[in-house]
Amino acid sequence: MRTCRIAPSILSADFARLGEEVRDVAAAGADWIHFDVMDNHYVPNLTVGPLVLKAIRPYVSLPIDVHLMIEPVDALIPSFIDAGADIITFHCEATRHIDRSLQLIRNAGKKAGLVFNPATPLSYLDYELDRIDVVLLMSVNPGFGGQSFIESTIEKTMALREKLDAYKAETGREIALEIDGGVKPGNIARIASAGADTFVAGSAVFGAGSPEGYAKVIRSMKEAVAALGDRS
Ligand SMILES: O=C(CO)[C@@H](O)[C@H](O)COP(=O)(O)O
Ligand SMILES: [Co+2]
Repeated sequence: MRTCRIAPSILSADFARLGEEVRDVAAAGADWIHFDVMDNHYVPNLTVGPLVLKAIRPYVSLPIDVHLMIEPVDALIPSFIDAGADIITFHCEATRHIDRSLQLIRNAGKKAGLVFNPATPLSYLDYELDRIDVVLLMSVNPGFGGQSFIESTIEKTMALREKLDAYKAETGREIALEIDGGVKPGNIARIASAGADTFVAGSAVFGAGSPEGYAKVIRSMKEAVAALGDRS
């Protein structure tokens, strides 16, 4: 079976009821919770930090995937780990020492990931794959939910899939390939065909407006990917 993880982004949730919202998407079939952290410095928007992560942590047992859109990252990584993060990803441009930041996360026993903006080259991965659990490709410019999917991400996903498959053949280790931005029931099959296995969906899921709607959207996304059959 083709892997298909759906990670609803909290950015489009009702922040006044965030605990219930993450509980509802978990019950609706989500696989990870995607927790977007913005600092009005690395990106032109401001969201939430470790205190809010700690507050929602008891509401779900699913992995919480913390997407740091902050700069720098090292000083805050321990706070997100203490607050209950399972996966922490950060942008290539947001730290002076990528290897050190990855090690900070992995040495705490958590999964670490690097995030690539649409224009950021994949060559940042060249010497770091052994310390990476997730590669997150942005398919929009980071900072806001509800933007349109940038088409060049398809070609980039295919190139990354080749790299990760070659790495797996060599080491046996699987690295998740996550896509973030503009993912909808109508384009998820094309993104999965290019090689992605994990899909962030904020406005598509929470825009459905009710727990029944969340389940319907998540189901339709999973069905669209399952209909592709196994990866050849
Ligand atoms: O990190 C980000 C935006 O910077 C994302 O996680 C978005 O929040 C995804 O939202 P949609 O494009 O699915 O609405
Ligand atoms: Co995100």
